[in-house]
Amino acid sequence: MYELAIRTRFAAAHCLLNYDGPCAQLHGHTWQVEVVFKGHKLDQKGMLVDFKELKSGVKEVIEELDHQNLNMLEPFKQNSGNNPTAENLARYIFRRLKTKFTDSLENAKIAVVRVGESPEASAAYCEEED
Ligand SMILES: Nc1nc2c(c(=O)[nH]1)N=C([C@H](O)[C@H](O)COP(=O)(O)OP(=O)(O)OP(=O)(O)O)CN2
Ligand SMILES: [Zn+2]
Repeated sequence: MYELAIRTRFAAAHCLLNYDGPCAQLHGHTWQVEVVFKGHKLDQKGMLVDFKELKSGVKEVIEELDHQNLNMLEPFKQNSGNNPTAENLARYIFRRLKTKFTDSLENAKIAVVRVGESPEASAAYCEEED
């Protein structure tokens, strides 16, 4: 089994609803994102998938979050029931990327997305194997 990881970051503001503490106020993070892909079979170039292809797909999704107030975005609006926590962001990014890469990746699939608010605190999302 091979594993590839793409790491990136974005800047965005958020506040946590139903939260007792300073994070209930609007504040910002440089969110750190790691996307892990897994697969068994290398192509003729000796690659699972070209990093270039993975980076470009990840970039498209992350750009939509960059320099936004996450609470104003559809998936995290107040009536969505999804606070923009690291956990919910990890799940959102995972599902967007799973859809995006479904048809284009032959030998690999998305395995886990990890989102950190800082180097010390992060959350990861993955799904049961099919
Ligand atoms: N499980 C989670 N817990 C918390 C999340 C989260 O997404 N998932 N988010 C927050 C807040 O966003 C907050 O901004 C982060 O708080 P904290 O870890 O306390 O970070 P600080 O930099 O403010 O804290 P220090 O005390 O200086 O380390 C809270 N919890
Ligand atoms: Zn925060």
